[in-house]
Formats: sequence, structure tokens, C-alpha cells
Amino acid sequence: MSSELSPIDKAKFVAAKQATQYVEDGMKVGLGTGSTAAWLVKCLGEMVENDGLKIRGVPTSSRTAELARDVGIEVISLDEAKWLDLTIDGADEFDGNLNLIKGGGGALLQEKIVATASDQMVVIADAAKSVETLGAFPLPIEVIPFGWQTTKMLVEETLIGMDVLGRTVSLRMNGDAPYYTDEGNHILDLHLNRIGHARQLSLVINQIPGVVENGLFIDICDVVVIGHGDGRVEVRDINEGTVEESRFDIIEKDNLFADLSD
Ligand SMILES: O=C[C@H](O)[C@H](O)[C@H](O)COP(=O)(O)O
Repeated sequence: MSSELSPIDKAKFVAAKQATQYVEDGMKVGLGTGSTAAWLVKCLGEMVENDGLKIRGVPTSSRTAELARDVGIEVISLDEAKWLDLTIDGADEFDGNLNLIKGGGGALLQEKIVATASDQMVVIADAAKSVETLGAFPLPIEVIPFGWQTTKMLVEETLIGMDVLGRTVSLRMNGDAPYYTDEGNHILDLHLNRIGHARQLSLVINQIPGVVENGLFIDICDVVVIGHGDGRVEVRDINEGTVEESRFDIIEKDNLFADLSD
């Protein structure tokens, strides 16, 4: 393992570290998926082990469930938890209204269910995820495998009437085979370049038979914690704007930075 983190990993780490401040003893916490959320799970695992933090975590993917168990976090299902105090997750893009694109890692469905079932959603992201208008990152939508090619055609037709700049739709692959989500579905990636009316697009796409959910998170996120490669952290709160800027001195500890393969 290299002890030197890249600037992007430092940015993800400091965002995750800062976000642990939202976690309190006794909370039921939604645990996101992806490389940034993996830092969070590791940091929380450290707090459980070293500080006696007592939380129960609801993971948003099988990958996160495995990592959470590995670092000693008690894992429960959403049905056991029913409602959560807090979810902390990464994002592929966020805009000035804290609306998001998620699902680059294929976990958007569980992520949206878990975040919606939480009193608060905190997103952790490196500064490169900040955009003026959503859509440069391809929008993932989860579709059931039955008739997915017909669903794809319907999505393409629907996009003709929408305020977007690109309209290419591709099936996500895993090598030579279609990608499968934890729910056994496929992902279509919508290359839109710019999404003019994200709320409307989200509603319209979810009306198409075969579509299970889309990766637009509208009015779900409350706070974005933004990490920078030099250790600076900004916190944007939906109610208060930018509320805090601080700086972390990165202490590189082998056990914390070891092999995050996600
Ligand atoms: O499905 C994956 C999730 O929505 C992730 O939160 C998102 O893709 C960001 O992942 P990362 O932190 O690896 O950039």
C-alpha cells in the first residue's frame, strides 16, 4: 500500500472525516456506496473500535454491507430500522440547490430508498462533483431486465421532448455481459450533457414502464460536505448556504488507508 494519497482521495477522505461529526451515539445511519462512502465507513469503523461509538448502519449495497461488517459496524436492514436519523452518501454531481446525480456505482435504487427514509441526508464529495447544471455525468436509470430494449426505446422517445443537450442511451456493461444491480436489474446510462429541468425529467422517466428508478435526487439532500485535495472542507447547508470552512491535517494511518478497493 502506498502511504501517499492522491489529491482526489485526500479530498474524499476529508469530506468523509468531516461528515462523521453528524453521527451521534445511538443513531441509525444509512451508509452510502462508492469510493467516498467507503472512506466514511472506514472512519466510522475506527470510531466504533476506538471511541466506543454505538450506531446501527443500514447499507445501501452488498459492497457497503460487507465493508461495514469488516470494520465492526452493526449492520441492520432498512426493514429492521424502518426510519433513519441520518444517511451519509457520495454523489456523482451536485448543483447549487443540492440536487444530485447518483448511481455511477449502480446503487441508486437502495440509495434513494434509504436517503428518503432518513431525517437528514448528508452528501460527501470532492470539489470536482460541483456543477452549475446537472447532466455532464451520464444519468443512470435502473430498469428491469424483462424487455429492457423496449424500455430503452421508450426512454429515447421520451428524451426527444425533454430539455437536454444529448440523447444517447447506453446499456451499462460488466465486461461482455450486461451489468446487474443488487436488485437483479440493469442500468441504462443517459448521456444528456445538460439537464434543463431535472425535476420534470425525473418525474417523466419514472412514468415509463420498465423503469424502476432514476439517479436524480431532487430535494432529498440537506447538506453537502465538499473536500479539497489540500485538506480544506466546505459545508453547504440547504437552509444556510455555506456555513463552515475548515482544514484537516491529513494524518495517514496505515490501517485507515489500507486497500479501499471500491
Ligand atoms: O451508485 C453509486 C453511488 O451513487 C455513489 O455515491 C456515486 O456513484 C459516487 O461514487 P464515488 O464516491 O465513488 O465517486
